[in-house]
Amino acid sequence: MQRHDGKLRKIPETTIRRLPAYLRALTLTGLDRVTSETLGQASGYSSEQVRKDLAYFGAFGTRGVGYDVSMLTQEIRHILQLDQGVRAVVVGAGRLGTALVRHTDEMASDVVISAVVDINPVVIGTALGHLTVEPLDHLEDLIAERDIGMGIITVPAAGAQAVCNRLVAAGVHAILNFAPTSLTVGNPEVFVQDIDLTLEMQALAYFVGTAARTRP
Ligand SMILES: NC(=O)c1ccc[n+]([C@@H]2O[C@H](COP(=O)([O-])OP(=O)(O)OC[C@H]3O[C@@H](n4cnc5c(N)ncnc54)[C@H](O)[C@@H]3O)[C@@H](O)[C@H]2O)c1
Repeated sequence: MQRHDGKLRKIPETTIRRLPAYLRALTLTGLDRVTSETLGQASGYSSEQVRKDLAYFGAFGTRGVGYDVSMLTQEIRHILQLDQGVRAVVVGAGRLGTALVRHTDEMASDVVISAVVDINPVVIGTALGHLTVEPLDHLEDLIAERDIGMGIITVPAAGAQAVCNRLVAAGVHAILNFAPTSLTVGNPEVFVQDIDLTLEMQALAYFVGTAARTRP
């Protein structure tokens, strides 16, 4: 984890990445209390893993009784800083950018898309969900005015690095990059997550092949 606010620095990134799965599982249980076994089953991790991860943040559970769902939900939301209202800007209002804005609107997501920008004059000024697509030129002002901490890159690969540079210079701390290119970020306080569906599918192809090879 590349965050620099003391509390999170020592927590392994893998643990942070499992917390949203625990949060979703807690929401779905409909119970007042859950054991680490139940939470593990609902989130796809072992009960040992659940206990180990949650131990980083203090003792939320009671032996033999489990975790108070409401309290644990609150704590995880606090750890992930979701209770502080995380705002994001989508750069690139094409097919993917549009789908993301609409999806987060419908889901009433914890991360709120607060601005969407594009370079295409045909797209600029059109309504997208609760927003109006704004020109890329406004990026820095929008980030400052709307206190935006996250950038979501949905532009073609050729333009992604330049967009990334502008997001970093404007002060975002987290970037979700959908462009199929590896970005360089000079600032160690900025965390970048690449999401490349093609790479994921290529890796999965191995298992399809393996299953076919081992089939009797
Ligand atoms: N569509 C998908 O299902 C999908 C899935 C995974 C990844 N991706 C990746 O996401 C990115 C976007 O894909 P898409 O299908 O939405 O493309 P798209 O062509 O539909 O949309 C791209 C948008 O970005 C805008 N744009 C281009 N350069 C820009 C810049 N410098 N600043 C601001 N806006 C800019 C364009 O005007 C356009 O509106 C691509 O890198 C693509 O490879 C797309």
